[in-house]
Amino acid sequence: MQTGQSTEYQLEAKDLTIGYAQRTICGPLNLHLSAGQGVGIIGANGSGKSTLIRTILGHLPPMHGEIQFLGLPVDEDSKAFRREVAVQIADGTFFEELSVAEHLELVARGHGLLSWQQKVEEELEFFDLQAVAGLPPGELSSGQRRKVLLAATLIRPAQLVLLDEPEQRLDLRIRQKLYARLAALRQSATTLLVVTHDPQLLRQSLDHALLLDEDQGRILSAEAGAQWLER
Ligand SMILES: Nc1ncnc2c1ncn2[C@@H]1O[C@H](COP(=O)(O)OP(=O)(O)OP(=O)(O)O)[C@@H](O)[C@H]1O
Repeated sequence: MQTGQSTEYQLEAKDLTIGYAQRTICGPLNLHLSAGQGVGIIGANGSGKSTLIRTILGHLPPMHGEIQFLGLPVDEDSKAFRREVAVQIADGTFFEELSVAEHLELVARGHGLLSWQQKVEEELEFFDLQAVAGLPPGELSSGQRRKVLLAATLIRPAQLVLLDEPEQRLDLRIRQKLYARLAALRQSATTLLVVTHDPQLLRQSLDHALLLDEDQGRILSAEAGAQWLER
């Protein structure tokens, strides 16, 4: 794919300040992510974690500074960005008329997966969704819907995966499986950026944390980030 001048880092935020209209939320932030790195975004409620994700995705303009993906300014409308970046944010949206399996099929086929039937089966099994595969997501529990969103994010190939509190509403067994899977994804050079309040996710799947605190960003080791969450 086309890349810009500097491709040393996959994702870079330089001197970034985030916020809304006249209201600054946090900054300056600096983040340099290489392929296969895993960074947790942590901080108290309201510190700006979701705002940062929205800014990285191009849904909100930076108040100052810049963000580059593969050496080019982020552009959510670019086909390359959408092909290479898989995102699970908040509660997502579903098509009322499609079943769980059909949602996964749509994503898998949309991303050109040749063995999409097998991939759909694998995701249904991984997330314990086989029994509800034929139902529309509107008829599922909130935890089951969260699992469908995660399955739809992880079924597709991506260089960068962005997740916003993936642990929410998952039972402990699925959380453990998910954290092991995220760690394995990094082994295959997928980069992870994950908003989380769970110290175990930091310890098991990530190597650094970006702490948003007192309107500033600070990079910590995963263990120091986990201890901050447990404070
Ligand atoms: N659309 C908006 N317009 C103006 N301010 C907003 C908007 N959305 C969020 N904010 C403010 O931005 C700040 C950061 O919100 P954000 O949702 O990024 O926090 P967060 O760290 O993700 O919180 P949480 O841990 O509760 O999910 C909050 O003070 C919030 O009130």
